[in-house]
Amino acid sequence: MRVLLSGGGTGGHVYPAIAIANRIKEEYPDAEILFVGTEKGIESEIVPKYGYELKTVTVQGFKRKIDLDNVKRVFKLFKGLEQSRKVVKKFKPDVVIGTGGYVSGPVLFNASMCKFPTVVHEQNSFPGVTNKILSKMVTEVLTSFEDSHERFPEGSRQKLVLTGNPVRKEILTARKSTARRNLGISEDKKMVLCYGGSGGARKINDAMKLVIENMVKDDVAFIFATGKYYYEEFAKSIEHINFKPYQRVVPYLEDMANALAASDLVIGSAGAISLAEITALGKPSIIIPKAYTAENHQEYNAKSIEKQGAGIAILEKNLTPESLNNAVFSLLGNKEKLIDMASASKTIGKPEAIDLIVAEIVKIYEKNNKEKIKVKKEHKDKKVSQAEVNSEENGENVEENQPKVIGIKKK
Ligand SMILES: CC(=O)N[C@H]1[C@@H](OP(=O)(O)OP(=O)(O)OC[C@H]2O[C@@H](n3ccc(=O)[nH]c3=O)[C@H](O)[C@@H]2O)O[C@H](CO)[C@@H](O)[C@@H]1O
Repeated sequence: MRVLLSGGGTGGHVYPAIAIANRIKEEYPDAEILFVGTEKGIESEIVPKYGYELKTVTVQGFKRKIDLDNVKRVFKLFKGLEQSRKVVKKFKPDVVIGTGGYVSGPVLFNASMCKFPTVVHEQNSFPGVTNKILSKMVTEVLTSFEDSHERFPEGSRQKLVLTGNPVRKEILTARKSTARRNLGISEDKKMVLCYGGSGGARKINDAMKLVIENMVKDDVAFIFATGKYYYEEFAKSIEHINFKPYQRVVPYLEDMANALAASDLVIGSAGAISLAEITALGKPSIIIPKAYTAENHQEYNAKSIEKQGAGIAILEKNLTPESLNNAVFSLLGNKEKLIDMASASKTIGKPEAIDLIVAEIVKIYEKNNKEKIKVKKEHKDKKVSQAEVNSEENGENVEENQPKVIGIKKK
């Protein structure tokens, strides 16, 4: 199985592709996986860490006004189209999956022009521009929220399949007590995790200084990821504080699984993948949606969490160090409220989404590769029976020599 994945720009587009690739590898250990992204996007750091190969192409999004910079971006788009056409044609994928970001546009466009099966995954209630355009030409569109369906172009609606947002396996399987042990945080401590999406959020960082000072005073354990871009500035502003080993400020969290699992409360922005992870683990949250996101979708996400009782939403315009500090400490002091929010959060979570997504991809692969799968199976069966004959001729015990072959009748 040859799988080409393309998603980039931010963690919210890259981690879904990683979750899908890892799950496919579990099902099909021989699968060949290739990622396509851009050099500047976060994918160039994340994808190699997960052990996958990344081919880079040149694409950049457009600004909403007409200027010289946009003209340059048109040239880049043509270049990106040509580069991705070459990658697609050379790799000859069985299925191509796009998880959003500008880069998935040219890759999925070329793949569908070359008649390779194509799937896009949309993480948000408000589909991005690229996915709306692609929805008309791809084989299938996997969605995360039912209400997004009416926002896709009419001609693509019969291709929509509701699956939910994928969460990486290491997050789904992380356990609180093990995570705390790994992080050196004792069971009796309250633990707060805070991060503003994959890039961090200045507004959250500004409000967190006071919260951090008070968490240090109250001996609360915490991990705060500022975002790489903001780290140095933030680190300077808290130089005077003496932290305990279980109180950490980092630029970026490589190990989200342990941090999430260990936490009693999560403070974060309202990106769809962050929320899918927080709710898959049933964590209570304080959600601060980033303002000015397309169609204000983060505010919409945050309000939905609050409405369902899984968290508190604080809009950026109402966010002050004091308002965040009050929300954090009143929740930490209210065990029952935290328990109620945790169970509401758990009911929203869709840990099964990753299985539904991969099942759809496998269905498409099998439908388009019936002959290849049949030949491969026959070849495998033939190899096994030949091995059985050979072993018998050599007087070997067939049963002992066949431990890895599943579904073969033993003599
Ligand atoms: C400003 C903006 O438009 N943001 C969008 C972007 O958010 P963004 O890229 O911030 O994505 P999300 O918040 O949805 O997900 C962040 C991902 O990064 C991981 N992570 C984060 C911080 C860290 O230190 N370490 C780490 O591993 C999280 O575990 C998660 O897997 O994509 C999302 C999914 O399309 C959208 O819903 C968001 O609205």
